[in-house]
This record gives sequence, structure tokens and C-alpha cells, in this order.
Amino acid sequence: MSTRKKIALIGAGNIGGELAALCARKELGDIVLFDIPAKADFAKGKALDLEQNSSVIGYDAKITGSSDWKDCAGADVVIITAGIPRKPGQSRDDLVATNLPIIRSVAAGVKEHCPDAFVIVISNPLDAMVYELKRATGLPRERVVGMAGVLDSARFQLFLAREANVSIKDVRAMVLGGHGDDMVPVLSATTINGVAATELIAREKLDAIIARTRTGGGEIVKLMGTSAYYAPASAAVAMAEAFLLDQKRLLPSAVYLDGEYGYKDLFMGVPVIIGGRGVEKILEIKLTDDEKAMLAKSAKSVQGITDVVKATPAA
Ligand SMILES: NC(=O)C1=CN([C@@H]2O[C@H](COP(=O)(O)OP(=O)(O)OC[C@H]3O[C@@H](n4cnc5c(N)ncnc54)[C@H](O)[C@@H]3O)[C@@H](O)[C@H]2O)C=CC1
Ligand SMILES: O=C([O-])CC(=O)C(=O)O
Repeated sequence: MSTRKKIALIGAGNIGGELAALCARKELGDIVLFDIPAKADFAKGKALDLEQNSSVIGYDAKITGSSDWKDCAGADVVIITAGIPRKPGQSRDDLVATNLPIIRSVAAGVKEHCPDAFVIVISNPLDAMVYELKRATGLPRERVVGMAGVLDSARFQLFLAREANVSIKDVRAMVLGGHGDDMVPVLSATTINGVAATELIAREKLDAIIARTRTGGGEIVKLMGTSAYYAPASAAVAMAEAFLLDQKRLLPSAVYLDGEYGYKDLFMGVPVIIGGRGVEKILEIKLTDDEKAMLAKSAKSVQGITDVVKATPAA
């Protein structure tokens, strides 16, 4: 029996496969790539391909494909991508009718087999799906997070780096709020190695970058016909790694708000510290009045789709 950490990836599609590849290369633990019974062989094939890759690259992680929840039992980390991605012309919220029952069935599996895991939800519409996962499992808020802010911030940082013609390594920025088109890129906290971005990039260019960041997911959907998977997988792995290695990283993450920033009973992206105990701290940073107003608008959208979820009875 292995004493390595165990990572259960629920959904063996585009993001699931890339998650497995990254977790394996980083040797974060042994990996179970889980999908529905109709895709069990697909998950097993992907797992085998990734295990064979280990002898070329040289990593020791074991990777198993499965459609049996028992194989996920005792996972330290669960990352959920189960559900469908959007197609060009759709919004993330359009996915709710299909993905809600999927998240509910995944929540039942997590509750029974992985009750001690740190759970990262990726499925869309993100803020509402992670809300439902927490509600249906009853897990404490320290152990349930949604991945969106790390990805949205990565997009913001890339566009800033290209515009300022500086290394991506020197750009620090954060996107808060819901994972929708009214997300909140926080300009007041955006620097290029400590120098305010507003000093280096003209206001109208910054406005264009903010607009592109907000529709960054849709831009890729339009080009590919399905949604992004490389950067989303890396973003979730950064969160998993922060937990597994007790890194205490400050990462924008969707967490259950209980009064922070003036919001209650809602999941939305805010800056948090992720370490070995999961969400160790929610940071209430100073925002400008404009940013507070943008956050209020984003929260209203998130509340709308969360209310749809709350009002939908189990099938
Ligand atoms: N939060 C974020 O920033 C992002 C979220 N997404 C979302 O992530 C989700 C997954 O995207 P992809 O991996 O590209 O989709 P995909 O279609 O490639 O993979 C999804 C997988 O989930 C599986 N699945 C469906 N029901 C399941 C269940 N009950 N249990 C286990 N597996 C189940 C499907 O069979 C499929 O293999 C989508 O909802 C997408 O919108 C995508 C990119 C970024
Ligand atoms: O745009 C989508 O549908 C997928 C997603 O959430 C993203 O890439 O940000």
C-alpha cells in the first residue's frame, strides 16, 4: 500500500487529462482519473497513456482510470471538472441545467468516499457549482474552494505583460468576484514588480485589457469550439499544491463568504491563504469605491445563478 498522497480527478476530459499530467510530473501523489461508467475505458486508456509517459519523463506517480467511487476513497485532494463545457454563443450560466445534476451526483460520491479531502471545483457555472458542492456535502468551508481567480488573474497578467513589454514573471495582479463577464480585475493592486501598472500603461489600454480579461474564457471558446484547459488545469494544480505542500499561498479563490466584504451565504472570488489546513484565511483587502461597486455588480450576478441552484429540487 502506498503512503503517497492521493488525488482524485473527477472528470477525465480535457481539463482532467491535463490535471493528471501536471500532478504526475510534479509527483504530488497517486492519481485516480474518474469518469462516468460509459467513459470508464476512456479514463483507463488516458491513465495508461500517462503512466507510460512516466517512463519517458521519469516520475513515480501511479495513475488509475476508474468509474468506481471506491477507487477515490480516502483522497487527500479532489478536483472536480465533471460536466459539460460551453459552446460558442453560450454563457457559462447556460450550463446550469446540465451541470447541476452532475455536481449533485459528484457531491454524493465525495460525501461518501472522500469526506476528509480538500475539494477544488472547476465545473461551470463555477460559483454556483461550488456553492452546491459545499451545500450537498456539508463539508466545512475551509475545505471547499472554486478555481477561477487564479485563471482570470493569469489572463489579466498575460495581457498586461504583453502591453508593457515586460516579463510575465514581473506582473502581479488579481481578479476577484464571480467567474463571469463582470469579474473584477483589481487595478489598485496591480503592479509590475512593485511599480503601479497605471504608471506604465495608458488608461485606455488598461480598459481594453480589463475588457479582454473579462471575456477571456469566451475568446477561447469562440476560437476552439470548446473551453480552455491548459491554463485552467495549471491554476487548479497551484491551489492543490498550496494545500498539499502547506505553501500558504495568497491565491484569489471562490470561497464561502459569511459576511466578508459584506456578502453572506455566497461563493465568490476573494483573496485567500491556502495552506495545509485548506483555506486558512480570507483577506479583506482595501478596494477603491469603483472596485467595490464592480464587486457588488458581480455578486448580484452570482447571487442570481446561485438562487436558480437553490430553487432547483433534486431530481
Ligand atoms: N472554473 C474555470 O475557470 C473553468 C471551468 N471550466 C469548466 O470545466 C468543466 C470541464 O471542462 P472540460 O474538461 O473541458 O470538459 P470535458 O467535456 O472535456 O470533460 C468533462 C468530463 O466530465 C465527465 N463527466 C460528466 N458527468 C460526470 C459525472 N457525473 N462524474 C464524473 N465525470 C463526469 C464527462 O464524461 C467528461 O469526460 C466545464 O464545465 C467547463 O465549463 C473550463 C475552463 C475553466
Ligand atoms: O469560458 C469558459 O466557458 C471556460 C472558463 O470558465 C474559462 O476558460 O474561463
